[in-house]
Amino acid sequence: MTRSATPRHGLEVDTDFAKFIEAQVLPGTGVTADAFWQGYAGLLDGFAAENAALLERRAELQRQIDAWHKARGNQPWDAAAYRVFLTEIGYLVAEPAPFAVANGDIDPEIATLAGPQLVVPVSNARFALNAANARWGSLYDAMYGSDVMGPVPSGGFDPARRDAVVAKAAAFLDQALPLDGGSHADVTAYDADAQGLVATVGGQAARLADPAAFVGTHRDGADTGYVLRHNGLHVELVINRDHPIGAASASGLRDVVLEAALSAIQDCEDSVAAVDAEDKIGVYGNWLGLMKGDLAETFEKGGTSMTRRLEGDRTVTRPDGSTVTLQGRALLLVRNVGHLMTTDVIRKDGQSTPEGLMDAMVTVACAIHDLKKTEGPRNSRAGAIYVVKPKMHGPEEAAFADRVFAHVETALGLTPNTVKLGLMDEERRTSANLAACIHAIRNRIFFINTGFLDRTGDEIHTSMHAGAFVGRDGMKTATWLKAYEDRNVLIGLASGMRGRAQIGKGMWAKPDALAEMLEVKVGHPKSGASTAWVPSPTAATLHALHYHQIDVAARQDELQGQPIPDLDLLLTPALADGPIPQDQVLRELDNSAQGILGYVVRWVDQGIGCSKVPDIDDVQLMEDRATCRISAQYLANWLEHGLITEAQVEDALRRMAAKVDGQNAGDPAYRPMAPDFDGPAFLAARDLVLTGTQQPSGYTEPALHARRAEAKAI
Ligand SMILES: CC(=O)SCCNC(=O)CCNC(=O)[C@H](O)C(C)(C)COP(=O)(O)OP(=O)(O)OC[C@H]1O[C@@H](n2cnc3c(N)ncnc32)[C@H](O)[C@@H]1OP(=O)(O)O
Ligand SMILES: O=CC(=O)O
Ligand SMILES: [Mg+2]
Repeated sequence: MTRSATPRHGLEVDTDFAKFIEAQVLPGTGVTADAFWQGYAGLLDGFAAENAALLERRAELQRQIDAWHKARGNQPWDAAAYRVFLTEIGYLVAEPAPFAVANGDIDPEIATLAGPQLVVPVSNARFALNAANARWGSLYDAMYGSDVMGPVPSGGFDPARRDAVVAKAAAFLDQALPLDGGSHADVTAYDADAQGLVATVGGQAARLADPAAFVGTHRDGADTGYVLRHNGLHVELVINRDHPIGAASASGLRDVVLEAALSAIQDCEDSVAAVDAEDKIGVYGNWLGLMKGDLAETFEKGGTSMTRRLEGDRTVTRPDGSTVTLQGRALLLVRNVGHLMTTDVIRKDGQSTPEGLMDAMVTVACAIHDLKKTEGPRNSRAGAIYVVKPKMHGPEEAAFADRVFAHVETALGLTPNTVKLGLMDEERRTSANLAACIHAIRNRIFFINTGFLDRTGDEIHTSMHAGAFVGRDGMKTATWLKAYEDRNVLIGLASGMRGRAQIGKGMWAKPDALAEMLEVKVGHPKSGASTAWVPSPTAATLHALHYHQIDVAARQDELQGQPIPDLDLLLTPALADGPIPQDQVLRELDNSAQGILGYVVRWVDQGIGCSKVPDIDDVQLMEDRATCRISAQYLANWLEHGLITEAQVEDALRRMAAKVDGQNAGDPAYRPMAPDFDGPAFLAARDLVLTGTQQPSGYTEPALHARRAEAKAI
């Protein structure tokens, strides 16, 4: 469908989009429509050509790397020669002289506190609101409703499970906030006096071993909450003897509520499918509602209609009668798209224009509503706008982003460096030049982070012609991966990020396997990370426990100054050192094919950008564009090196398409891929694998966008 366009300052703007900007985004920001479009036109004049040149630079470097590997054939790996080569072509740049980031005013959730970071597709208002409200989470609900206490119950209420939850929560309290006598499990009453918390244990008064951990009392209806603090995070003991859980507890404790998602990334990138003006208005509209504070969503749950809105702040009364306000919402960050894609929403001279520039201008304009608030809860009390910038390749692209946002600030009348940037360390050229990347945005950087799925996709694509990569398990223990993780933390600390910015870790991609998460994700704070990504509010509540176990600031002090692992380790591709057994190859082929199809079919046919897709062992995995990139790049690499054939790929895709159809049989909106295998979803999956070596950096966006546009036109 051809959409109508409206002229604005030499631009052709989708008419609905122009209306959205002028009627919804700008009123209240102090920015006139004229200033906005003029600023936008200036942004394109100043940066669109450079954006294209940076993409061509990526392609040129990749061509040189491909040629180098092809010329060397099967010679043994030569780290020294490779490093010289990468330096000669400009892939590796000189390290900056020692420096410290100087990022201005940053909210404590980013600068000094350590805790979970929730990510959510902002296109889904119900989830987006839930993420914002996930600052506080019920520990009882998170444990009772997840697999942490064993298989998730399907029947009615289970008192034995409740008792187990209560006991586990008490054990947590004994660890993080112990009493000076007895256990929280034996408390028969909680109260507060001028000295703080008083617990009655065995008829005796007990106090917190650290009396300063008591913050105050929070009253909410029939609930009385005693708010405590440990490692910077709040914990509320909620007392209500009339509540069924409180009534069954000797102390009346009906819940332990944890401060959980300190921050939440509202994602316009890999977890959404947004390919045209209609989609982008949806994405920006929700972000706008979050920044204005008035986003609401009405939906059916459990047979009843409910309306979800943003939570308010919490007022806590201290023992001396004064009050303190605690944030009711996660600090919201917005992830823009990267530099790759262009969009038809705004055209110039008949050509599409960089989507990243549009995201920059629009998401920042929306956030001005938050900066201008004079009453009610505010997102950033530091007066900052937090933009997460993904998929940047090396310091020149980071420097480009810095200048783009400087232009946006000028165009929108903002003070320089109001916009803070989160640098995702998820492309190899960024990892290899990390200090220089941080240096390029040192005046506005608010995080670096690792653990990213995209990083593995880029690892495979960059060294596509070096040889066949090891299988998935081998990749988890690869030399480059450990070097990537360790170097990131140490380079971040060496750049003065402690106390000023986050050093983060990646996503827990098994949303239903939270018992396992509880076991292993403590490794993130242990490694010195002040935050790590979680896929849901429940996961955020459970991951918060880890920040009570580990004092991240102390851990960072221990790590500061430790030697940074050598760059050669990071640059060593994880190539198979011999033939991979055929049964493993075929199993991984099926697994990847199933993951790609299960994700892509919902993306292309239904516009769902993040899905839970069962793997071949029926473990539900979070799939987004980054996991899809890995699977496609794996198959492309094995195809390239003859481990699998095109016929085997086609066969696997067809068999797995039928399986995925079966898995989605209960969804009335679902369009089966079998038996014709000629719909846009199936074709997108095939494109991703068969053209995987030619896709820019192995990205999935070009194929997905093209096929989604086709599907929308059906
Ligand atoms: C590589 C990367 O780029 S990682 C970053 C991108 N990935 C993400 O952002 C993951 C975000 N997570 C999600 O989208 C979802 O959790 C999925 C797709 C993984 C699973 O979704 P579902 O199967 O619908 O989840 P499930 O049925 O277990 O839970 C749904 C409930 O949890 C809530 N929920 C689930 N995930 C989130 C989330 N990320 N934020 C807020 N709420 C969430 C929903 O609001 C819903 O609760 P409600 O009924 O009260 O509204
Ligand atoms: O963006 C996140 C990733 O894992 O990639
Ligand atoms: Mg990514």
